[in-house]
Amino acid sequence: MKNIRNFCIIAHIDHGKSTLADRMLDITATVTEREKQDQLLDNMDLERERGITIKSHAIQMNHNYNGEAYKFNLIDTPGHVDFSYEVSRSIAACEGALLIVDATQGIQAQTISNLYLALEHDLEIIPILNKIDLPSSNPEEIGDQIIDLIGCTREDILLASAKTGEGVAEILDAIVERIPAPEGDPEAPLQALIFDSVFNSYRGIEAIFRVKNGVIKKGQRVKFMNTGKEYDADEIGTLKLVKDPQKQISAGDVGYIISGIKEAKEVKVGDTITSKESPATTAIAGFEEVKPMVYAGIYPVDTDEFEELRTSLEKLQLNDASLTFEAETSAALGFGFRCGFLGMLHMEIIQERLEREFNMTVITTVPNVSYYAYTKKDPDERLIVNNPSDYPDPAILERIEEPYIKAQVITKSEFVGAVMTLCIEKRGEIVGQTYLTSERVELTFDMPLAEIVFDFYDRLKTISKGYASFDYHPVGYRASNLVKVDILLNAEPVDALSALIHKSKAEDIGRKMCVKLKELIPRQQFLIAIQAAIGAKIISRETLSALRKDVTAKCYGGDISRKRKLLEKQKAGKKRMRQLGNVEVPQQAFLAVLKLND
Ligand SMILES: Nc1nc2c(ncn2[C@@H]2O[C@H](COP(=O)(O)OP(=O)(O)OP(=O)(O)O)[C@@H](O)[C@H]2O)c(=O)[nH]1
Repeated sequence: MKNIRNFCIIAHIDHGKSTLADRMLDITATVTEREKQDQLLDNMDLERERGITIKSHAIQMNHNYNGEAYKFNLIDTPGHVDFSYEVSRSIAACEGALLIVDATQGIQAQTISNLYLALEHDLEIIPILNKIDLPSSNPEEIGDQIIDLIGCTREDILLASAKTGEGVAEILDAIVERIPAPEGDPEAPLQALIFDSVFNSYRGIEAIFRVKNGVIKKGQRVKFMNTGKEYDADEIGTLKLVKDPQKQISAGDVGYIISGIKEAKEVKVGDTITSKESPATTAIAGFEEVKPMVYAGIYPVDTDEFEELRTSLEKLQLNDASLTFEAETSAALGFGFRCGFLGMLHMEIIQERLEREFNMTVITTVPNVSYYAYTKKDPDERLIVNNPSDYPDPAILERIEEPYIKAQVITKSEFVGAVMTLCIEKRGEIVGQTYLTSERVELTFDMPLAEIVFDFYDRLKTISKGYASFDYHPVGYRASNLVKVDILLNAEPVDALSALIHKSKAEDIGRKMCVKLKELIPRQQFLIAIQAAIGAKIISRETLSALRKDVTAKCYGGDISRKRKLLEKQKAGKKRMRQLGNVEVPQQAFLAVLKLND
């Protein structure tokens, strides 16, 4: 065990994490020149697998230090806030972290949030200034930022270029010297922490784990402590460039297990594997069920494809346990599913995968967060509202609570005013302001999560001219004053366009929604009234005038093929439209509320 080192790389996006990992694999000869060649030329699948192995899970490499052989397990962490629970589990599987900071950019929001996670788990931090080959790099000043942030000395900071390979050998040596060897008792009952899982369509789910105590053996009967399920360890092994099957994996090491598990739901990140024979008494660390943060309806454009959509979602769930869905009906859109996502990025990924991998054309409704409602009838009973249409009648509503986050923005001092104005407009409350240097400021806010869902990123980017980084984590629920804003088309309420909005903004947003919808809904052969209402009260109205549109009108004469082409084109244009009552509504309209300020 004394020659094992388990570590992760933490960095803000684009600071060079993947490039450094690749360079380390080259230098430790984990990937030989030939393998690289082979992969590129003959085996695209393997290449893809390599990409996945290295980028999102764990990979083992060997390194010689002073004549001794060391085994390194590089554990990758997903970078995005949507997946922060998974990041914290991956971090829990390590003893050390390489903190990479781009020497041209300096410390950014995710540098800090991931660093805090690493420090919470008592990891040894090795600070690295990357991209020193670039003429614009400024190791002196950025070095000062790091010293201030983690309280290290200048000598502790390694300088490197992941691109040229300069300084990477020193990083490998520092891993041996500074990161402690894992501790654990190989004789104790088995406890292995699952920190990731991969879906393999032939072999089922592969769970990736770190053994804390004991030994896991091939063929052994194992038990997953939180789900309570038992399996046979059909295959275990370490993760090199390809999977490397082993007879056993001992305390301190990282590996994978394949045991015929079919669904991602059964393998939960954070669960503990133990042996059936002599089980451990306790699981490792606290286990947390990951909860969706954002909900949206997903409907097939073609109503006949409902079952197909269900099958596609089921398949997606096989390898993404954090996706949840249940059937729902909308008066406007028919049969579809209310899906739960970890965040907006996760939602975009799922939508994209449905379209690309399953060839589904879907309509996504306005995303919303999950609210808690309490009614007068039983003020102690908590109702979970994942869809504005489940919002209880205000007459019986006692109170409603919404999820809050702690948001962290790092920006240049010249943009502090603008960022504060934006956050306050988003119902944020400033709780901290720290100057990292004379020019860079870290601002922290308490803010409703719902406000992040509604065009926050884009506005932050615009007002800071791109010089702001942002991160957040949930801090629980708080009481709020929300109302339901409904949209009516030709006096028919469209449930899929309803949104829960803070009372102070409801009228303004209702008005803007009507204007936006007027822009987005194509004119049709009759007049369309677009109205916003709160309860029975109409707060705004726009009118879309009638138009007679005959696409073939231009084609006088008998050119039937041209006519057909135009009609085909019109049909394709219709694809993502929905007939609501007698009005045709395009997909963008369902997300209009997200783009009110464009
Ligand atoms: N000049 C220079 N460019 C680098 C260096 N390291 C990384 N880059 C470049 O910086 C960009 C981002 O690098 P990545 O390794 O993809 O960064 P990452 O942190 O893994 O980014 P994500 O995977 O998007 O989180 C790429 O275009 C790299 O080629 C370096 O040392 N010098």
